[in-house]
Amino acid sequence: MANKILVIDDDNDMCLLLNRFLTRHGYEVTGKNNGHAAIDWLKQNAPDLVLCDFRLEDMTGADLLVKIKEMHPSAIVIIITGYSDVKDAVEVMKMGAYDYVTKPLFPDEILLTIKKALEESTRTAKAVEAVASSVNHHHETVDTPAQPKVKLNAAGESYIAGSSSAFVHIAKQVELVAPTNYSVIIYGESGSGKEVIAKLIHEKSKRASKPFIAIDCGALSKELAGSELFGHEKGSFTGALNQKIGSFELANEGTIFLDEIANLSYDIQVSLLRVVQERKMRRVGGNKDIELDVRIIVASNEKLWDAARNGKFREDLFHRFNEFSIDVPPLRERKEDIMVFALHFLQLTNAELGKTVRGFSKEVEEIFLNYVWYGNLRELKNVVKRATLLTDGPLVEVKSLPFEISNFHKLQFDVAGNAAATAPSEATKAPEKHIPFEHKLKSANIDAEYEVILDALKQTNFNKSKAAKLLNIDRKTLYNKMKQYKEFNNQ
Ligand SMILES: Nc1ncnc2c1ncn2[C@@H]1O[C@H](COP(=O)(O)OP(=O)(O)OP(=O)(O)O)[C@@H](O)[C@H]1O
Repeated sequence: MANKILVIDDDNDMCLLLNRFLTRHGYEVTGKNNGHAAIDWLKQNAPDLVLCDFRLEDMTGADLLVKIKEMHPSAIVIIITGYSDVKDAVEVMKMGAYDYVTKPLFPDEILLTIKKALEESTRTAKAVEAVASSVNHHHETVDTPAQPKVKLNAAGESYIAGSSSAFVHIAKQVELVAPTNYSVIIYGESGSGKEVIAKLIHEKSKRASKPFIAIDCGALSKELAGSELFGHEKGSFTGALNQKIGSFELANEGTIFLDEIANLSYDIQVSLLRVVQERKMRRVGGNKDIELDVRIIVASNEKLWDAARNGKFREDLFHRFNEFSIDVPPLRERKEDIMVFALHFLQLTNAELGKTVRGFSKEVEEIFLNYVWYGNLRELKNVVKRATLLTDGPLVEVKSLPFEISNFHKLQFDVAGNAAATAPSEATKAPEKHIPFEHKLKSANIDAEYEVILDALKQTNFNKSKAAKLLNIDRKTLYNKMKQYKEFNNQ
C-alpha cells in the first residue's frame, strides 16, 4: 500500500510541485495551503508522513507539529525551513519532528529524506515491537511507543573520532567511564553529538548486547511522560486501551539515554528519583514493583546545577546523575573537527548515493571553517549530504552550498546581536588588486542590487515567489539575478 503524505505549504506552486513529484514516485499525496485546512484534513485522515513549511500564514510549524503529534503520534513530520530558521528547526526537532529540509528545495533531496524516514520508522517500529514482546510475558497487545520519541539508535549509523583536543579528551573520558555503572551527564548544544557519545558509552560497556533506548524528554508531553517512561496498565486512564511497556522497562539490563532531561516536569522528576534510588518502578496504574537494572545517561544543553539552583531541576536528582560528566563543546569551538566530520559525512553520502565525490574545494573548506554551525554536526551533515547530491565533479564547490552558507558573512550585517560572525579570511575575500575600474563599477552595482534582493529574501523567509512579488519582478528574473550574482563572484 502506498504511504500517505500530507504536504502543507502556503506557496501554492510549491505545494503542487511537491504533490506531483511525490505522486510520481508512488506516494499518495494530499496538499494543503494553511495550518487550519491541514488540521481539518488530519481529523479524518492519518498520514504516514507530513511535510510542513515552518512559516505558514495562519500558524507556525511548531504549533502545527504539536497538533499533528496529538492527533497522530506516530506520523513522521519533516519541516521545510528557510536557512535563517535553522535554529528554530532544531527546536522543532526536539519537539518531535523527524528532520528538516532547507529552502531552496531539491526534489531528490526531499525524496531521499522521505524514503529514509519511512524506512527508519518501519525498522524502529519492528525493533520496539520485538523488545516489547520479549518483555511482555502476558502476550497482551502493547502500544508501540510514538515515533520519534523513542530513538533506538539508527542502525548502520557509523561513528568516527574527531581530531580536536576537545574530542580526544572526550574519547578518553568515554573509555574511562564506559566499563563502570556510573550515571553520566553529557552537556552540549543540540546536534553536537551527545546521543552518539551516549551510545558509544553503552557499546563499550558490559551492557553492549542489551538495549540502548534514547528518549527525548523535550518531546514528552507533561501528561504522557509518565506513561512513556514507566508504561501503563490497561484502563489506568482514559485512552489507555492497552497495556504499555515504558522506556525504562524496555531498557532493562541495558542503558537509557534521557536527552534534554531538564525539560521533565517536577512530578516526573519525583518518580524518576524513586527509580534511581530504589532501582524499581511501577507502571502507571499498576500495583506491582518491577525490578530495574538500567544504566542512566542524561544530556542537557544547560548546566543542571544552574537548573537546580533556579528551582527547575531537583537537586537530589542532579546529585544522583552527577557521578560523571562530559562536556561536548560546540563545533565552532573545535574547528579541527569540522573537515574530519565533513569528509566522513561525504563518504557516507557517497556510499548512500553511489557517488564518487572526493572532497571539498579550498573555498568550501574556508567557508566551513568560518561558519558558525548553530546546528553543530547535524547541520554539517545535512549541508554535506545536500552538497554531495548536487555535485557532479570530483570536489564539492561553493555553488553546491546553500546560498545562505556561502554568503554567510554578507548575511551578518543585520543579524541583531547574534553570535560569532568571524571575519572572512583572506582566502574568501575578493582580491582587491589589479581590478579594472569598469569591473569595480559593475561589481558595485551588482552588490547593491544583491543587498536589496537579499533583504527581500530574508523578509519572505527565502520564499522566492514572495520575494519576487515584493521586488515587483517575476520569479525568473529573480533567479537570473541571483545566478548572475553568483557567476560574477565566482569569476
Ligand atoms: N562521532 C560521530 N561520528 C559520526 N557521526 C556523528 C558523530 N557525532 C555525531 N554524529 C552525527 O551528528 C548528528 C547529531 O548527533 P547527535 O544526535 O548525537 O547530537 P545530539 O547532541 O544528541 O543532538 P540533540 O541534543 O539535538 O538530540 C547525528 O546525525 C549523528 O549521527
